[in-house]
Amino acid sequence: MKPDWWGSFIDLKSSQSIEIKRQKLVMYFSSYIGGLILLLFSLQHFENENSLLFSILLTSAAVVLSNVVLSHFHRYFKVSLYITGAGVSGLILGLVITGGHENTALYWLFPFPLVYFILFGYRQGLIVNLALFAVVLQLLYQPQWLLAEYRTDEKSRFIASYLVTVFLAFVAEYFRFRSHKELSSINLHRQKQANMDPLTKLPNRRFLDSVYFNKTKNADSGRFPMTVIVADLDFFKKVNDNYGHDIGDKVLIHVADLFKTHVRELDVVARVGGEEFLILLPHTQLVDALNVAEKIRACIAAHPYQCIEEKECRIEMTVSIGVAEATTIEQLNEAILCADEHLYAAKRNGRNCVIHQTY
Ligand SMILES: Nc1nc2c(ncn2[C@@H]2O[C@H](COP(=O)(O)OP(=O)(O)OP(=O)(O)O)[C@@H](O)[C@H]2O)c(=O)[nH]1
Repeated sequence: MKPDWWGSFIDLKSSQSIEIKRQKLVMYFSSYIGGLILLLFSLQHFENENSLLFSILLTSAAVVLSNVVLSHFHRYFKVSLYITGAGVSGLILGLVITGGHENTALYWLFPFPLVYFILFGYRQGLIVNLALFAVVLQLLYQPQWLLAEYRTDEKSRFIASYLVTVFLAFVAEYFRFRSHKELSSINLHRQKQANMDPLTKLPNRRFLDSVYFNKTKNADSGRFPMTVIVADLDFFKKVNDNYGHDIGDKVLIHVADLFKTHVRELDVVARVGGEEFLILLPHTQLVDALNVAEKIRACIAAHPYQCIEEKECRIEMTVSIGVAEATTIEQLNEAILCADEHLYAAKRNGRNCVIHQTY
């Protein structure tokens, strides 16, 4: 099982969706409120007959507002995010060029570094902020491109304080991101502990009930036909009685490792009882699963546990196996019960065998 196997099941979706929710809320808030403010300002400049500032403000308001409204109707949230970013950048450049209302443009730019960091994260946010800052800097020192006039001391104060704002916003976003990541990994670790058998490191019954079956229910029918293999070690009590509980534990770990060697990445091997294991094989018909089950049975019989604690200790183990197929999610519980019955039939049948139907 690869380290990210757990992540794909006990997903970090909740933490990722919190992050996306946060980005969405910022986008909605800044777009609806910011768009309306822009619209009001544009109307004000329409009355003042400042047609250039009027068109810049009105275009930005139209881009930002139509983009946020449309974002409710499609699934490409990232696209909306980039359009918002582009709208905000256009507004910033427009303000710097025209000077805004009574040449106060530079004062209105300070909230934007933070908005970029929240929209795009600390890495992309830093790139966008610095790129935009470089363009603004160019504009400020190329008076032929400007319609407004800025005093030298005004420009230098703006540059210094804007850089401080970018830096502080970056630091805040970076540490927020780091702590979010740490909390997510603590969360994954805790969830893993709750869903994992501490001895064999296999998923436990809780994982099946509260994670895997729910996921299977919510997924499309793509995982079916799914075959269930229930395997139980034979006469395991004797191992404990003859060699002690600690060696018994090692035998369980050894057997769990053997199970794992016969399954694919998409299969699940879970420890569901003391010496009982449940293997789920998605996209697998009964006939193929019987092959797997037979290989597992033969492999366990052929690979005794070799004690390293005591010389000459070879613990031979066998396993009884029941197999059943589910073609739909509705049949999955029934298939598990059925495989369980077949397992007990295998025990009655003399053990060390695979049974897939009740006689
Ligand atoms: N070492 C160890 N033993 C365990 C663990 N969990 C359950 N067991 C033991 O597993 C044994 C299961 O015994 P039984 O249910 O009688 O089954 P069995 O001896 O394998 O016999 P059959 O299943 O009928 O073949 C008991 O002795 C339990 O104490 C564990 O985590 N570690």
